[in-house]
Amino acid sequence: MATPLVVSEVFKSFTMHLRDGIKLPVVNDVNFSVASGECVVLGGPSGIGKSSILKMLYGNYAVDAGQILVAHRDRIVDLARADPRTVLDVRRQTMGYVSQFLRTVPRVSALDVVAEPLLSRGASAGDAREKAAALLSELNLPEELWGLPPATFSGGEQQRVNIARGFITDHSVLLLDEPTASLDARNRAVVVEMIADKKRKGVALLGIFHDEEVREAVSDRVLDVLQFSPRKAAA
Ligand SMILES: Nc1ncnc2c1ncn2[C@@H]1O[C@H](COP(=O)(O)OP(=O)(O)OP(=O)(O)O)[C@@H](O)[C@H]1O
Repeated sequence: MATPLVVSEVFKSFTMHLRDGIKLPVVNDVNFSVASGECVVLGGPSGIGKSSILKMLYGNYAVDAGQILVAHRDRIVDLARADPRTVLDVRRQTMGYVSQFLRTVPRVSALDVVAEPLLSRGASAGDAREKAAALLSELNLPEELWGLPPATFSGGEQQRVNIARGFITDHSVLLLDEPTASLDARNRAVVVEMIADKKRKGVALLGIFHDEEVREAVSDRVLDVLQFSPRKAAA
């Protein structure tokens, strides 16, 4: 079986158009891979480029150079060069992303927000909603909220909807950007168990976790992003 995620010689800089197009390098020569059933945590100080790496992998940030190889369907796709249609297909079938904040859609209930990724993969409405309900229940979201749009939910409630939405599919690669930041201890423990379950199912996980206890509990390996920083000589 191909390694689910291989990042090779990736470079990224930001061009500051309002400052005479000055180029700010963020990460240089990023190399790592994530195996099936492994959870790799991106570590290093604030501002070193952890979120930028996740955003490049998900196709939200362009890549200056290098390769982001994902085992997708029965082939290897280089996301650094893939066309937008392929990127969307990789997101639908292969690579999930749990961001820190839920992007709410007006008038769509929490249950349907969570069920949507399964529907877009061809599941029936009944099955998708049943699985969504099971996840929201596991994450202790009060049942009276399931039928409401999450826009007015608390930070922790929105984060749990977001986690349920990210975990509902059987994507083989899962990117996690601080999924437990707004959660209490009880729900942090639920998410730790959900991550362990994904690992048992052979999912390759890559995440940012500032909470040390969570990081200890989920990580097989911490990758220090400082090693890819153009500022490391000065750090
Ligand atoms: N869209 C952008 N435009 C310009 N600069 C950016 C952009 N996104 C990130 N940066 C810069 O890139 C650097 C790395 O930011 P990033 O958010 O990846 O760091 P991080 O390691 O995730 O930090 P933290 O732990 O504080 O969340 C920072 O100096 C940041 O200001």
